[in-house]
Amino acid sequence: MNGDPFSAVADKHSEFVDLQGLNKPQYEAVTTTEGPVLVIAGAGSGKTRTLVYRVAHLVDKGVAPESILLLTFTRKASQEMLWRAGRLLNETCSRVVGGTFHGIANLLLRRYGSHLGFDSSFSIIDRADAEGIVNLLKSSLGLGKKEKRFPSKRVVVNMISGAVNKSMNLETLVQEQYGHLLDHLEDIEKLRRHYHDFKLDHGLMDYDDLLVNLRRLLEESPEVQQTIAGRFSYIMVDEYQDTNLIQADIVRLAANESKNVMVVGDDSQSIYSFRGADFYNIMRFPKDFGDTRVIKLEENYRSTQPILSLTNNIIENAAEKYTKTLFTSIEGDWLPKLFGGRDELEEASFIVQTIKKLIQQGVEPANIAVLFRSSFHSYKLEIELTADRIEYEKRGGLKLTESAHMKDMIAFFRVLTNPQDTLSWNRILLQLEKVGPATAQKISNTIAGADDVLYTLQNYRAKTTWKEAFDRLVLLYEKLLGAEQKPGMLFEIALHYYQPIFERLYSDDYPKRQKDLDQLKGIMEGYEELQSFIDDTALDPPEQVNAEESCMDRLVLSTIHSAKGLEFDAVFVMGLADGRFPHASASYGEQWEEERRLLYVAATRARKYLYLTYPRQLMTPDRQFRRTGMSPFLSEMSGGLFERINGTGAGGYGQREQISLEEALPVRKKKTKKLQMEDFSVGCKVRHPFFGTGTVKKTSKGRSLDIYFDRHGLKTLHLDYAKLTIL
Ligand SMILES: Nc1ncnc2c1ncn2[C@@H]1O[C@H](COP(=O)(O)OP(=O)(O)OP(=O)(O)O)[C@@H](O)[C@H]1O
Repeated sequence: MNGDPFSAVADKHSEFVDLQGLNKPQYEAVTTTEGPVLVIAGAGSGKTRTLVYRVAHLVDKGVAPESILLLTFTRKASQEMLWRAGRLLNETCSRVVGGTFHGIANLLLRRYGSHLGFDSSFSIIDRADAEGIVNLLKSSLGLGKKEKRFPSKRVVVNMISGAVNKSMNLETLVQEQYGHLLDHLEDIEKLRRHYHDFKLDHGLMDYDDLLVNLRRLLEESPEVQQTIAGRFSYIMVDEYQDTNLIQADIVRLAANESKNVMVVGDDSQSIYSFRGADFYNIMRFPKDFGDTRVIKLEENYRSTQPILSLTNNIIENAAEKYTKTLFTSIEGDWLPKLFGGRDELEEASFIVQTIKKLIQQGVEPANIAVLFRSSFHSYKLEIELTADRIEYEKRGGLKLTESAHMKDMIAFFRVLTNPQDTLSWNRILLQLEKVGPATAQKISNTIAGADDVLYTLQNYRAKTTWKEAFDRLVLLYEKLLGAEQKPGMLFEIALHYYQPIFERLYSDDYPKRQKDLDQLKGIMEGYEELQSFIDDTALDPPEQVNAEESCMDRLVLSTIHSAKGLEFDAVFVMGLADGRFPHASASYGEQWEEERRLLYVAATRARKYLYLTYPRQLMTPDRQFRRTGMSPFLSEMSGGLFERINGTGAGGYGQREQISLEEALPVRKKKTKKLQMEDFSVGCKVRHPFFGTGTVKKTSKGRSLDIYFDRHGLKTLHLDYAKLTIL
């Protein structure tokens, strides 16, 4: 051994986990188990692999799996990492505690929340519920009745939540971001207070409360703080660049016993500041924890060099970043392509035709992704794909539980776990014929003060017009309470009651909605316990996919946010037009920079082929066409990093312009002999990577050729540099 820590790989620190598959900094991050560690990881540099190995290595070293906490951005991410760690070592890794900040906060608050005066049966409300409550309070307080410009429920919730997540006071937030609504500040403050009290009175917590209350618990109850900090002696946090200040405080407080905390992040991939994420958390970490070991992962294992050169160039122009230089040893000479179509239709046709060719060339559909900024940007593309019978899976759209009929159904289960959840009672009561909002509210209020909700309902004096329906509901509640059944069985009981109501309420399209109920049934059957089902659907709702249609081998259409952490052989980033990306409302500065990082995240998903596309014409909201250019992020890229392909200018790409399409495709590598002057003659057809097809007009005694290109005119090119192909 030569004193090089990396040579210790040969010593096999781990008994069973083979650490040879790690590079030097990855190895250092895996084996530096004691003390604070900050891993600055570039895109595709093996963050996930490092976390997986670290979990397995810790367990292998003898650390109790239950004392390891792995915090990830989605629940699925931690499940996958623990599964992979299990494959490296053994299934004991599944006992590691993994989940999102919100998920872990939920578990800890149910367990220790009584120290703050919370009942363990609180319900978690989602965004739509929060807006519903604000709306209710707005009208009961008589706010915004005469005043047309009073902010909508959506904007009020944005303000309340924004102030919490950005750790700002409401007044500053309104001043800075909603200056035009400053006149309403007093009423907004009032609404916030009432919203806060309403949640407390009804045993409700929104997403922000979960984090805020966990931090309070750790700060205000030294006993609980010690228990939690003592329980988790090794903490790891993924995607640290997307945490907010409250989450950073939680990490600090939970890790302050052992200080064995590793956070992993890439400041260049921070794309959630609109939700309060603060990428300075990464910069601050070494200050929060003294003696932090900073490790940089800079070798990219995902993309070819031309793709990496382009993505490095995108982020080079960022205003602020941790300096890291990504490199790769994956060779390749296929340059990323930039396509500008006449309009969205031509952009979509180009993508569809190229996808078809890629599939013909053997790229698996599931290894191709089309990424966009907002879900509706893929609308034209979806029509084109359907016309061409190309199946796809769309991600990042509506969540399954966001639709009204699903909320209806879930409400039955929510009142079982929290009988005081009047929001759900209100929803259930409004399903009854002849029961209007005032009656529903009156009954809900009675329930809110009741010790025994079933008894209160059984003795409620219903009006004859709705008594029969009400009695049926009370009977259902009694049945569900007495069932003591697994979630799957509870679903059957509730559906039996709800089906006729469902068919009446959604008489227009209930057959289409029915498949969601079937999907819900499948999901509930997978749970042993109702509370976990309720928490998971509130915290990490599944996406709306057709169960029987969902399969693994489809082309992926996804918002960029939902493609975080994934990789594909071929990636199309579409809609890169000025005014669309960055978004027209993005102001110069922070928002602009976040949009740049969003493009960076999208482009770094590509392994071998990257296509950046944009329409040169966009439809405005008033259905006018507006000419536009490419995104400023593209126009500021250095030349030579991509090849440009232009559309036909006539719409319907592909039928007319086969040649550009060929240029767009990866060329199967053939061993070609170096071309000599003798191979060319006047009239010979050639192709140039940038100028397209042309005809040789003159050959010289030296090594230069005069070629007339269909789209670029006469050029004199040197044979050694021109990369010509004879057609
Ligand atoms: N040491 C290594 N040797 C070989 N392949 C590696 C190594 N480290 C990572 N990889 C591979 O590189 C790819 C990217 O790794 P991973 O997904 O862990 O990156 P990441 O840092 O999480 O990426 P991103 O932040 O961009 O989502 C994966 O296919 C992974 O298997």
